[in-house]
Amino acid sequence: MFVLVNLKAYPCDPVEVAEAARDVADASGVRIAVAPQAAHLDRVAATGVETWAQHVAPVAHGSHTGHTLAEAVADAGAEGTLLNHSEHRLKLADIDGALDAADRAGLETVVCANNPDQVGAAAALGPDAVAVEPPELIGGDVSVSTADPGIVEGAVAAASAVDPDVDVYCGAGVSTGEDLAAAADLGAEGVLLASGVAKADDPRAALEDLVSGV
Ligand SMILES: O=C(CO)COP(=O)(O)O
Repeated sequence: MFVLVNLKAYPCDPVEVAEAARDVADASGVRIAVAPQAAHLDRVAATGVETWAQHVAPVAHGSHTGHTLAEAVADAGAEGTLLNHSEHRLKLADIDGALDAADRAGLETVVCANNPDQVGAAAALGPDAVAVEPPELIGGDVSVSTADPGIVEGAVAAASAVDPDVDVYCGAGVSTGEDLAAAADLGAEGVLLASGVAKADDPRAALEDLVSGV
């Protein structure tokens, strides 16, 4: 299982979370990555943890003030990027353009989607992975794998019908080892989570619990 910890714009210490994620990944053998604010990418990458961007723009080098350039996040140490997160939706053409930008910069890609229909459309654009995250469950206490197992199974079916090489992750409300195991049982190959780690009093303990069942 792949665990991608999205720090969003939460007021946590990104380096503290990154060091915990690095240590828990090393001790457990579970692949864990951290996606901080773009301005924190280099500090997070310097810890040695696998580092992801939260977004890259569908642009190349040039006159694009205020846009997040894929080559710049790669230079800062990012190995992958989220795209089309529920909190940063993109037009279809911009998802496609951002995937091209990420490919140019050598970044792995996860395109987020609300439901299985969107997962199928996202898979058709050729990302490395898609992630189904029902917006109404994001930031809540109940995991998507418990609250809506059918949406995870539907996402797995939708992606594999379009392109069996595209991995499927799920997210929203994931915070415990049980949630991770339930996601795996439903066919997900990874999870995205945020508040369960970024808002935890002890992010290290939260990550240890998360991987305890793997
Ligand atoms: O949006 C998410 C990850 O990208 C999920 O957020 P929560 O883990 O806070 O529900």
